[in-house]
Amino acid sequence: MAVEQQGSVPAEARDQHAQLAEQIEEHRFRYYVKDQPVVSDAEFDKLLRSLEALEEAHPELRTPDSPTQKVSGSYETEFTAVEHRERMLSLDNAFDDAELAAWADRVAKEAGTPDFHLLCELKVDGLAVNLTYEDGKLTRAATRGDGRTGEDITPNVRTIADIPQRLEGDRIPALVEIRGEVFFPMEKFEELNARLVEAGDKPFANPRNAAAGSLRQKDPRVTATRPLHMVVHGIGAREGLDIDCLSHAYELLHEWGLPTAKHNKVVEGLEGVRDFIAYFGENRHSVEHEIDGVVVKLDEIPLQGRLGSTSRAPRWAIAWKYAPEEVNTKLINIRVGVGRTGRVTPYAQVEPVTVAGSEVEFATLHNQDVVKKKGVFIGDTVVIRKAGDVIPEILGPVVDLRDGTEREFVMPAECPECGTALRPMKEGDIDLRCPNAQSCPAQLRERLFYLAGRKSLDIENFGYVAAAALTRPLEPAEPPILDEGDIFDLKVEELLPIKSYVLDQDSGLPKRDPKTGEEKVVTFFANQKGEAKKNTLAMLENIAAAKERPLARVLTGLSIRHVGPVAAEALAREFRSIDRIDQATEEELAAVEGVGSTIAASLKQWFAEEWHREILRKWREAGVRMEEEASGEDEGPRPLAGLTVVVTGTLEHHTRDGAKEALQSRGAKVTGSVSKKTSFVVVGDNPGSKYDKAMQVKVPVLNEEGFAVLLEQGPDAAREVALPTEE
Ligand SMILES: NC(=O)c1ccc[n+]([C@@H]2O[C@H](COP(=O)([O-])OP(=O)(O)OC[C@H]3O[C@@H](n4cnc5c(N)ncnc54)[C@H](O)[C@@H]3O)[C@@H](O)[C@H]2O)c1
Ligand SMILES: [Zn+2]
Repeated sequence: MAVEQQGSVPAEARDQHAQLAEQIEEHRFRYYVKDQPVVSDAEFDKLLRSLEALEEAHPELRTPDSPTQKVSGSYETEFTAVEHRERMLSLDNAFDDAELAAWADRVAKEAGTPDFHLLCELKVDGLAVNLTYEDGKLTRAATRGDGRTGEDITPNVRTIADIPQRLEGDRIPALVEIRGEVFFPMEKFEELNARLVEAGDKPFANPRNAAAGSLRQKDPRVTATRPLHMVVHGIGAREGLDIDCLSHAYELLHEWGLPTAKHNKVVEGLEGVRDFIAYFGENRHSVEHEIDGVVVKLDEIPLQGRLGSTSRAPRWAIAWKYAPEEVNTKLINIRVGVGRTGRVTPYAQVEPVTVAGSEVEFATLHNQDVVKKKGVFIGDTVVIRKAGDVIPEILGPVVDLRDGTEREFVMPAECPECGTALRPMKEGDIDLRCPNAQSCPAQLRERLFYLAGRKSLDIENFGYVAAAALTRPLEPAEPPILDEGDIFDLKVEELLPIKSYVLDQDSGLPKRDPKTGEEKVVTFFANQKGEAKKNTLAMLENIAAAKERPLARVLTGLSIRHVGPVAAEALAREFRSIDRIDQATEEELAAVEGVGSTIAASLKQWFAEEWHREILRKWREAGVRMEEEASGEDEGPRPLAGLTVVVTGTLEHHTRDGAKEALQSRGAKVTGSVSKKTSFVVVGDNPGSKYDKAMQVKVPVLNEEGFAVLLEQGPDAAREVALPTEE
């Protein structure tokens, strides 16, 4: 180990510095020239920060050609090199509030006046370009390059529809350099990779690389086929243009037809900046392009000049970076899962990584076509994206890291859980399904879990692990539940001997003991003495109580395709019993608001299955509710059948639910919004906008007295006493 001497840097630090610098240069080359980086931005930033830390400790290492002092490398590329008239810089970063505050303090001090503003902009994730306009005509476009010299990409940029060839309007200067970011929209990304893979070309790892790769094409006709966009975020050299503030300059640029940002905001002080950062941290995905942070700039241009720049970045601006949503990891395997409706979907199992604050181990792949379109192979390093609450997804492979051991995914021909041959439900379907709906353990487990869930029978203590244990125990050989018909007949004695895996809900795979690495096996329902656990008894009680749930919930729990809680609610309201739904014709079903032809056909199909009827028979026998609760004269005449009524405002003699119930029991449908199809609107005090709407579309409006007439004497009498509409 080298001993530090006065004034010199230990050899070890020097070596480390050289190594890091070389790595960084290599990554920059892959990123800026090849458009195929092999590490994530976060990893790259970490390397750069290590280098900065090293230079902090040993300032002698901070030579002008260190990567920390440069915008990026200067590389020979196949494009013509062009000089920027004014340098294009990078940005300094603030990774926490203290760094942001320190920057703001320095600005306040060096501005020399309290009279300044901060301009907050979104940090667009794309690549920087410089557009030169002479007398309003676009004469040149270039990449940033090393900040002084960029690549001439004029013909390519001319293919971007957002970018005007000619500026229109007042005050057009003799010369102006416009800086901005070219980006590739996330929602078009999958399509691009699919096309590339189809043509036998390399897919891109993420949209930012796709933007750079699309723009930096030798043949501009290729660029023309890519949906590139641009957002303006700066202004460089200019002649014949006098501007006081950057925000005002943007307004002018906008008038000239340039694509300026929609979300910029000028604020007074740091609090405003913090609000802006917080707001877009929450609403990151409501913006039309990907963002990786917020850029805060001193708005006054003369003050910008006063603060000046380092060799790498302006002192009058700072970039706040949000937590990265993309990371690179290894795609270990592609497995397939079987869902509640038998749909078989591939999903990715990756080496666990933390993205946006949570650990990711699985990512969705939707279907076998998606796997192909993404161009990912098992064994690839892939870019994983986790945006907000959305399920993590794979963006694309890092093709440059392939070593030939990667293999293509082949969709299995058989169900992984029951071995039945998979097939599409109907011709032309991409999705494959396991047709063994009744007894495929995976489908049954998912259906039971759904049945016990919040949206359906809401049975506490009946979770995923219980559903798995009841349908596919390790012991005994025969599970206590063969299909959902059995759920209400469970006996505690049947449950006690059950041994099962602890299945993970995301993957359907057994959880493992972190110490031994072995699959966990538990007696889920019994304690060590072989007696029922408290939770087991509670589960049985809750199952019994679930028999009383309203009809709509019971319907939902049957897992009839397309019949979710909303459709079930509509069906229950209209038909009021399972038998009547069964007996209704497809046309009658389809005519119900909120049902429609797809659901009607699906219902008919469901009732046509013998084993489905058997479920109903068993449930009925067990005492499960098959009808809507009788409300007085339930079976009596339905004088208001066919009417649609909206109730709004506060009624004196009825609660809102009471009014609804009174209408429904007489056969009327109660809805929440007024349209031409509404038969009556009943208004109480403070009726609000629904009343106005009723007036507008000329629907008869009843006050509380009119409502009583409707209930007692029917629609014709009620129309007589309806309030006068305007005109
Ligand atoms: N993965 C890799 O191997 C690799 C290699 C090199 C660089 N990178 C990534 O590239 C970035 C570093 O590049 P950088 O030097 O351009 O720094 P930067 O991205 O942190 O900031 C500077 C750039 O931000 C852009 N920008 C976006 N919106 C802006 C706005 N509203 N105002 C001003 N500028 C805006 C400009 O193009 C500007 O050049 C980092 O995110 C880094 O992780 C990754
Ligand atoms: Zn199956």
